[in-house]
Amino acid sequence: MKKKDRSMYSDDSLVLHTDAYQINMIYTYWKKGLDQKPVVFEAYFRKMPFNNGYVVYTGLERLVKALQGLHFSADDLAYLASLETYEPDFLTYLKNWHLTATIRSAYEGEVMFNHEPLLQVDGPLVDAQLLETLLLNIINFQTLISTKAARIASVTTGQPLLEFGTRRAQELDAALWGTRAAFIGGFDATSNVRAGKLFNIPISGTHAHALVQAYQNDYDAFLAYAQTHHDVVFLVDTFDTLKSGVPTAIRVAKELGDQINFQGVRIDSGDMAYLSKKVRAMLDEAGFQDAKIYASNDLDENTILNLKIQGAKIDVWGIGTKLITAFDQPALGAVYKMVSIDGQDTIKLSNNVEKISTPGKKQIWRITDKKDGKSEGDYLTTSDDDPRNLETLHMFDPNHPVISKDIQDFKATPILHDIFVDGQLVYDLPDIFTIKEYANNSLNNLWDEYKRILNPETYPVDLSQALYDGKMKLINQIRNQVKEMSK
Ligand SMILES: Nc1ncnc2c1ncn2[C@@H]1O[C@H](COP(=O)(O)OP(=O)(O)OP(=O)(O)O)[C@@H](O)[C@H]1O
Ligand SMILES: O=P(O)(O)OC[C@H]1O[C@H](OP(=O)(O)OP(=O)(O)O)[C@H](O)[C@@H]1O
Ligand SMILES: O=C(O)c1cccnc1
Repeated sequence: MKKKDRSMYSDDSLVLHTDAYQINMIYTYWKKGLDQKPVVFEAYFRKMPFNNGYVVYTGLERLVKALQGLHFSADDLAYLASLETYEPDFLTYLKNWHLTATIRSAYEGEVMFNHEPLLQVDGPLVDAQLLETLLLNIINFQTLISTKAARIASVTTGQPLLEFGTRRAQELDAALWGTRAAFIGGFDATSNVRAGKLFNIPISGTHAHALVQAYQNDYDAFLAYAQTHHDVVFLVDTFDTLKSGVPTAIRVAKELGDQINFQGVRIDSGDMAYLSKKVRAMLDEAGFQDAKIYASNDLDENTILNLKIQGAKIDVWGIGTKLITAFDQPALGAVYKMVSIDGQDTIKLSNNVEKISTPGKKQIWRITDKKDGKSEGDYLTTSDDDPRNLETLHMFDPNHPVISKDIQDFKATPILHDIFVDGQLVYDLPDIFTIKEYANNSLNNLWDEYKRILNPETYPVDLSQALYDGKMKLINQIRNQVKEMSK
């Protein structure tokens, strides 16, 4: 590859935010006349992140914004030309390319499960191939963070959750979009001011140790902060939490009285169960029963749960590193597979049963009990099937078909919705509060057994008989073909 001056190219498009092999495959398709073949690809993941019982799906807004007007810019084409790999006519073809595919997706905030499509690209092979890397990059990360946030929110049960992760995030995009994902997943506010500006997420925060160090003592620092701010939370662990920080916070709160709104103190080190109990007693005794205790320092759902078991008196949780980096599971392994070509279902076989794809363009139906609205499971059908007309729905585990149940009085709600039709956006992006509420409702419809953070029950994701039979038929057909060929 020829080296060019990198200042020649501006970062003016996302279309090359892809793996080189996608462009190379598209080149082959174009040369061999396959590029317009109608295909369907679906994105799904196989293994639940964090051994959780569900994911909170996010990433759609960013994807929509990336796809609107996606095109090869003059600089994209100049760069590709500099590689001297592709003939000029191919670059002209790319220049004229624009999205014509239909894209269906679950809504942002939807609770989703493994082995079901989160998103479906239905259109020419060139479009489907070009989008794989970009869409997986977006939804894998954002869905992971919103799911981690939902796990954390499930143990704080309504106590305020503040997102503090920007400094530890994997760079700028992860901080910004991760914060948005965390907000949808259950956080209440963020310390990231840009996320506040761009997404309308409430911003919130306290102060750092630097303020105390700038004054070299708690008293001068707290006083200065209180004189310049109305709603104050003092960070009390710079020198000594119980001997200096908290007594000084109380002193300043008393001295300034109604001139400030003393909201509480933040503890950022040490034994937080022990310290928070002591701090609570000191604040109460001083007459500040309403003052809140904020805690931060490498917290996650496990430490929080443990602190609660120890009777820690913490009211507000500030969480950074372990949320924004999805510390215990740094990637969601969503994949993107072709399920149909030229109207024919297609499959990817594997010795690993988990890795065998389910062929055919699908719809997911969330089956809920008409009486209590709770989810009974997800039912995958071919895209032209509609279980809403059925009196009784026979649901069976595709890995163990003898495990089955017949359901009546059910409601079936389609989960995949048209976002782009023939390349045109047909979906109005909701505001972030609507998405957050959607996520909350979606989680509320799920039985608690699927939501516990340790060893949750496996939520049923079942195939319709037609989808199951089609899969089995294709597996046998291909195995026979391979047998014949190897004779
Ligand atoms: N009572 C507790 N039970 C369980 N974990 C706790 C408890 N108190 C604090 N932790 C957690 O233990 C980890 C380490 O805390 P540690 O006391 O070592 O922090 P620290 O070294 O005082 O803080 P720093 O390194 O930021 O100055 C943190 O993840 C913290 O959230
Ligand atoms: O612990 P996290 O969940 O990532 O939350 C964010 C952390 O960021 C700040 O620490 P800072 O960067 O000042 O370092 P520190 O560990 O010395 O407090 C804050 O005091 C928290 O401890
Ligand atoms: O506002 C805070 O207290 C804060 C913000 C970022 C990181 N740690 C703490």
